[in-house]
Amino acid sequence: MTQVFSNGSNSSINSNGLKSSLREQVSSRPDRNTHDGKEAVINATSEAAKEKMMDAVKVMLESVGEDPDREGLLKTPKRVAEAMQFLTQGYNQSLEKLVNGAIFDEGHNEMVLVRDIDFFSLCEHHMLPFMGRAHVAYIPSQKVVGLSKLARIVEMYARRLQVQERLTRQIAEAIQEVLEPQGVAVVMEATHMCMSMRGVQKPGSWTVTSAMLGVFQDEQKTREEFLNLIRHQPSFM
Ligand SMILES: Nc1nc2c(ncn2[C@@H]2O[C@H](COP(=O)(O)OP(=O)(O)OP(=O)(O)O)[C@@H](O)[C@H]2O)c(=O)[nH]1
Ligand SMILES: [Zn+2]
Repeated sequence: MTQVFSNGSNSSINSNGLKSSLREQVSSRPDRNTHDGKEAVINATSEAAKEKMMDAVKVMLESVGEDPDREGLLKTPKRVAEAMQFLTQGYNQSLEKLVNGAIFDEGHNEMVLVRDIDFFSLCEHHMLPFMGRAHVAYIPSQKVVGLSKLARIVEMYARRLQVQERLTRQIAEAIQEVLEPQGVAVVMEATHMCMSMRGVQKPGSWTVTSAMLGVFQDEQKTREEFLNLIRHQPSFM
């Protein structure tokens, strides 16, 4: 198994620091199951939460020595708040709605792989982007899921504050939950802006994480087949 970082326990993404008054104002997310048995952050989708975020952006602008009232920055708090709401919209999606019943009894029992799914996420340590590609495979037990739904599952978990290891595992566990297949394999390759733009400043580095469930974990041959398939160059490219 290719794993640059070891996953260990799936750490919680709780402790969001939202004050209780704000908690009461914001809508609670429909998908409370984070697949690690812990309750996720309440997402701020309400107008009140947006206002609160705008105030915080104004404070940040002042703190970097800017004038939030200068013309070019007047709409910045609103833009940033809306961008953050977009980038964290995954908290407000549910697996059930996303799959939308697109599960088909095909009697197919061979590997299905969707490769090169682009994703953008935010690391929970610095709230800076990390982005790359996901490769998602499963071996059905008769049932298959609409192919786009695999990419939508990647998207739902990527649009949250994440660490790459947890993101990888959540995608695998979601597919397991939806399809109960013989196995699931997810590999994610990503570059982290917090390691490129700042901190250790290593722009060329990238991180590979994997999560293997069922037959992908138990059978080396199956795992190798998957790893070979994600490496080979398609003939149409
Ligand atoms: N395992 C893991 N670590 C991550 C991920 N994204 C960011 N990090 C790391 O989180 C760590 C946070 O380390 P700290 O020492 O608390 O924070 P810091 O002082 O900003 O660390 P530096 O980035 O080394 O400057 C850093 O090593 C980051 O590289 C991720 O997806 N997975
Ligand atoms: Zn980071």
